[in-house]
Amino acid sequence: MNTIMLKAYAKINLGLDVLGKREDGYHEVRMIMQTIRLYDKLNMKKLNKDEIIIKTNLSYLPTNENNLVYRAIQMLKEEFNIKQGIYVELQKHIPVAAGLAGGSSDAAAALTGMNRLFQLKLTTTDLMQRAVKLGADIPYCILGGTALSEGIGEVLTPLAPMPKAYVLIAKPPINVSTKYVYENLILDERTNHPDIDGIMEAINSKDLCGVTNRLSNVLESVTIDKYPVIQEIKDTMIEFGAMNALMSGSGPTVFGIFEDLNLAKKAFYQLKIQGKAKQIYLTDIFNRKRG
Ligand SMILES: C[C@@](CO)(OP(=O)(O)O)[C@H](O)COP(=O)(O)OP(=O)(O)OC[C@H]1O[C@@H](n2ccc(N)nc2=O)[C@H](O)[C@@H]1O
Ligand SMILES: Nc1ncnc2c1ncn2[C@@H]1O[C@H](COP(=O)(O)OP(=O)(O)O)[C@@H](O)[C@H]1O
Repeated sequence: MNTIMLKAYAKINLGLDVLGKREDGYHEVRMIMQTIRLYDKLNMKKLNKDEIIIKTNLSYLPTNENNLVYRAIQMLKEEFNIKQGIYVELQKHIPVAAGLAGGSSDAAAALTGMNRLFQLKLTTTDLMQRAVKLGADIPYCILGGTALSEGIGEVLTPLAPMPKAYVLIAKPPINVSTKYVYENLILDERTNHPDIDGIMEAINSKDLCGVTNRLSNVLESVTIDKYPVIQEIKDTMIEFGAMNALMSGSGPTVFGIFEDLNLAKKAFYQLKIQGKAKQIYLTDIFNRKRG
């Protein structure tokens, strides 16, 4: 069987609201998700021997069951009693533990890849139902594009495509655990909840300014409080021409939205010189076709 190649795209959260905590410890969210043109690549092929082998360009990434790709493959192997093995070459480009859902997107790609390699005939909905068992953001990563994400992240409503824009990504060299951020979030009458409905209306009317004016993430209160460098990177992006900038997910990556490519390039070089972010990418909104 030939090797199949899959792209696993990163996401940003244009809006991230948390409504409350559930009994199982997870939080009810209301988020606007958006795919960006920054991706990992997975090459997958069948093996005769019953084993899962993962090779990756990042020496510090686990290649055993601690890798979400391994867990995704294992889950479908067990359910469908697949006795053949799988070899995966994982080329990481998305910063790790960044708030960009890199691992989640790799897992989503691995589920899709297994479906194709073994002709499991699972629909997108079937894949999404299985994906949530591995992580709250993985169903969205299967869907992609612009979407409203509710529940713990698994209740998804596709939206009209977000207007085109350049996206500057900057990750400071700090590690933030998603679990820590959710656990330390305080929701009270002072919480500044994002205008998620307003973002949806702006997306529907193709009003880029209406979206960028409303960028907001309640998790910033936890992560920026602990790591003020995130606010400093946001400020630099805005000073150098971003329409607005926000922390993605639980952080620590900051994204800035630009209409003008030259301004985005200037901000990119300024961040390089400043040295507060170590991983910096200039990319754009990516609206893949659904179907
Ligand atoms: C914050 C967000 C925003 O898109 O993204 P990232 O920062 O991870 O990219 C997501 O909600 C992250 O989703 P994901 O990273 O898939 O979460 P999981 O692996 O399922 O859970 C990690 C931990 O986060 C907490 N968690 C996650 C999702 C959720 N709705 N409520 C939670 O409380 C739980 O404590 C859980 O143990
Ligand atoms: N394929 C993978 N790519 C990246 N990280 C992975 C992967 N599989 C498991 N992980 C683990 O998951 C953690 C969070 O990874 P990641 O998905 O990149 O974070 P985030 O959701 O915050 O963007 C990392 O600490 C990493 O060790």
